[in-house]
Amino acid sequence: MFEVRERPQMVERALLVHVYQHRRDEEESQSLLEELGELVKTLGIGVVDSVLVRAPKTTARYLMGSGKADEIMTHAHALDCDCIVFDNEISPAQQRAWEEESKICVIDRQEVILDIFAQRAQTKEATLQVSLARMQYALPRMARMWTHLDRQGGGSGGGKGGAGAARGEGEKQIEVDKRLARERIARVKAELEDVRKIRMTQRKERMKTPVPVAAIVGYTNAGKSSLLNLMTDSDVLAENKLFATLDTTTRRIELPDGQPLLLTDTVGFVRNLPHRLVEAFKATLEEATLADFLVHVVDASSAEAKKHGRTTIEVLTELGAEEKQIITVLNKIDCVEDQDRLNELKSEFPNAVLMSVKEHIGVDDLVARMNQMLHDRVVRADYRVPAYRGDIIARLHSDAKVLKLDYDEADAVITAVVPKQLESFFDEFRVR
Ligand SMILES: Nc1nc2c(ncn2[C@@H]2O[C@H](COP(=O)(O)OP(=O)(O)OP(=O)(O)O)[C@@H](O)[C@H]2O)c(=O)[nH]1
Ligand SMILES: [Mg+2]
Repeated sequence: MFEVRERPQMVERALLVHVYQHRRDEEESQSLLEELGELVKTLGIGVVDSVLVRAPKTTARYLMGSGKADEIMTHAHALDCDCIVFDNEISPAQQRAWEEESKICVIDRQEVILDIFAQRAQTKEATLQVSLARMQYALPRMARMWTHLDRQGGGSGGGKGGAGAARGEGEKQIEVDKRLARERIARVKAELEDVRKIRMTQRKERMKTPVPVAAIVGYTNAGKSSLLNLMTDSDVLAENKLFATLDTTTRRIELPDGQPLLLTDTVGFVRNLPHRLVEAFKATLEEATLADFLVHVVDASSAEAKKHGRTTIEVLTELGAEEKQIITVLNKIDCVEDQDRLNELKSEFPNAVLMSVKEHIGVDDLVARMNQMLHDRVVRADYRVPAYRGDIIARLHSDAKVLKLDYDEADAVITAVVPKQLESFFDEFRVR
């Protein structure tokens, strides 16, 4: 019973609505509405029309005056829409009011994003995080789900509501279901805690090897996974879809001077990301807060590049990663024709590296900047290690970059680039 309705399969034709209060917000509202269209399409739902509504009071029963609401409902029916999607956050009561009056499914941006995340989640942790966020979203809306079922004759109420169930029984049932839901939320939380513990252990293991870490962050679809693929010659899924990545992937690269670096791909950000999702994904996003520095990828070809960049910085601030050193990458410059806009972006993000991951432009610049970031982190040194200390030689191979290795009688004579944190570890074997 306690499942969010299987909406993506159920609805096909959406009418999008964005409500704004002040005229000065009109432009931003338009672009948010367009982005909502992309999000809805990502779910496989067709967008039939989009409507911008200016309303002075968004706390009203319908989020707008009832006359305007009526108009929108008529419009939705005329276009044969089977769902209305609000870009605004709507309260459970508003959602219910709209559904009762329009008799079609009504959802909001948060629910759309939750659904996308639910479709994409792959690892156990991501699946648990999404299901927790969805349950928390659905809990205050359960009464609405019951009335929904009542209207359909109580058909799929898990046998509890039963066909023709009296309203009163339905209400009692809501209480039972809410209790069950709370219990399930607690169970998922506990399970999540276990998975996180395992991840923390893995992370600690990784921290023992003090190879520096750079996290690739940025707005969804900016080209983060593509960048990771290019830099590490791998094939993490990169798609022209919003939220293609939900799990972090870490790969090791080697900078030209031999310095190893771990690159981590992260989940993309979006404007008005449901707060619960930020909460739920904090553990995953923590990768960004633990990194030595960040690579912030911005899709320079997007008309909204500036806002996207700012959103990313806001989310990073919320995560407590605002102090990190950042290399900004203005990506997709192969698609930027307007020089003025590019200049504007350059002044918004001074020192940004201009790149096209697709055309392999700017890779050397980025590598040089990474090198610069890590400049103070490595030393080049010569060692003489007795051959029986195979452990030391192995450690140099795994955690440092061995540039030269010769044998002199029973000793290995090694030149290596070693991370500063490990310098003292090898001190007793150092000759120069
Ligand atoms: N034209 C052009 N397209 C690019 C470039 N870099 C990436 N893309 C395309 O942009 C789309 C998104 O790339 P991804 O690497 O999946 O983006 P992402 O930032 O990982 O996205 P999420 O995982 O959804 O947050 C893909 O279709 C890429 O092929 C580029 O330099 N130029
Ligand atoms: Mg990605």
